[in-house]
Amino acid sequence: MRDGGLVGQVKRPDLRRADLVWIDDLPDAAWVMDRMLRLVVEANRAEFGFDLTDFGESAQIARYGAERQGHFGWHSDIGKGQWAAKRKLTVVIQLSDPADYEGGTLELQPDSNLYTAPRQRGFATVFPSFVLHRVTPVTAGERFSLTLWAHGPAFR
Ligand SMILES: O=C(O)CCC(=O)C(=O)O
Ligand SMILES: [Fe+2]
Repeated sequence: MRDGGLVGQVKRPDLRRADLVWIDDLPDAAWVMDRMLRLVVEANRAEFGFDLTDFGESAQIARYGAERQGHFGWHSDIGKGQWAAKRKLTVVIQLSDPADYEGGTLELQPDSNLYTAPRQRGFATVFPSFVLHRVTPVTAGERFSLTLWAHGPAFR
């Protein structure tokens, strides 16, 4: 796994501490992409109605470990990079059994309320990529997540 940087930004280890691997580098993971794509399309149809045109960005597996209080501070997924500028929806799948870690809570702030993503393994949280979100520090064990972005023409 590589140390996590940020798309289109200078690396800021204080903002994000996680190890990353891209799913395209893993053998036999095509079915995972397949299922995620179907999920995003369905969620978009039901909830968002965004203009989605492609899924060219490789999905990312992150590991947040207690040994260095793995976390990701408040951020939006939209940035200046070639891909980050076109992100429309973010999908985060919980890969870990909730019993395997403490902390590591995915929180979202789409309005004045704070939303906490359910922790159960396999749960998918889908949100507009501009929504502020964070992962609180993991204080025990380790948490794995899988993140995919759907792209389209930039918001305007
Ligand atoms: O690991 C998570 O729950 C969130 C990951 C994330 O926000 C990102 O990769 O942009
Ligand atoms: Fe994010």
